[in-house]
Amino acid sequence: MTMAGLSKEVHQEKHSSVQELVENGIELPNNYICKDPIYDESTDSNSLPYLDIPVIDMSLLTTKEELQKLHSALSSVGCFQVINHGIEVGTLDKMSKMAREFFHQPSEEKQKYARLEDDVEGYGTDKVLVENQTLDWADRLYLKISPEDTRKPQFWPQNPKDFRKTLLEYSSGITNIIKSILQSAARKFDLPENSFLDECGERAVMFCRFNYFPPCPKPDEILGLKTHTDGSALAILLPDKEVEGLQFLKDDKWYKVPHLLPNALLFNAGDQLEIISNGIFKSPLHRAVTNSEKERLSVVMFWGPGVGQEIGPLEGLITEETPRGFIRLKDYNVTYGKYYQTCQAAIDVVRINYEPPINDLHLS
Ligand SMILES: O=C(O)CCC(=O)C(=O)O
Ligand SMILES: [Fe+2]
Repeated sequence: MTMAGLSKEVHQEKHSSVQELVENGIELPNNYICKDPIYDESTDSNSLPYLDIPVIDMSLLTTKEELQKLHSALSSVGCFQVINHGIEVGTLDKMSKMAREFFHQPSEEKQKYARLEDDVEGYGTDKVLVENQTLDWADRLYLKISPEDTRKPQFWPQNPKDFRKTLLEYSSGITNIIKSILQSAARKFDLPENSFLDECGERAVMFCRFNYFPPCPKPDEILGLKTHTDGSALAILLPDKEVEGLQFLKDDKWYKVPHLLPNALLFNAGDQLEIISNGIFKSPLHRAVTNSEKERLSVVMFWGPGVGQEIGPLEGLITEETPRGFIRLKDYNVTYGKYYQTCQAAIDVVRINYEPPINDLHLS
């Protein structure tokens, strides 16, 4: 990989969505074939075991037992499902339904919200940042939700009709859950309740990503989303109720995510929570596989520190036994975005005593 390839978005293949590739029977460009070494070991992903995902009942978060469950979920597998979260079933269903409706619209309608070359928001496929980048088999709609004054309404679809209202309703429910989870996590450490929230600042950022994975002719070779950790502090997934596809790496083995409990949401820690927790909470590697017959949809909310907000391990979590593991930093998302496309772990770069390999990306 060359440095030159990183400076600008490089030449993009002349198709605007994976869905169009499928519908028009276009021969697959090679960049979709995944060369991710972790993937090759277990191509028959149907035969993988299911992950046992801890269940956190929000109505019990005042109890010691539930706090302990939350703590051990975050410090082992890095993910958990949340029930009794307070978001109405109707809102969850509307979110899934309108996501499907959006992607099923004619191309011209979706193109009204197309991502522009130097933006991350809007509708489109992977941004190509590196020569020979492996592309994900996914079309996306990516929108910033918070801070409110930084939203870009030009990317918010007019259709389906209730899109805006439903997304805002859902986002506000998600924000409440995040607050409660992070306050509970702080309490378990005997830290001031708002320690994690304050570290992320008053202008914490929340994005919503709608992922659409069309049926894929080569599910053994092509991933819906290549292996990655999330760069945010938390990611909250509203899964497809019908079609599985998400997998997590635990103790160096891949596991399939089973269908969640009814109306549960799946939380996972992202890199910035791992950093703030001084490495106690784990940001798990995960990927999405493709399916030859069925389309799949997921909606993910990413929540994390505000732009320009300096973060680092909480002082209360740095001890003699657990010395500081990460430097203080800001705008981790920028570093993360570049490393993501090359399947490299951005979090390693911000570890104390990190020594770059000779061919490292020269990030400014
Ligand atoms: O589609 C999924 O199940 C996972 C999505 C995901 O990991 C992401 O968007 O970062
Ligand atoms: Fe992810």
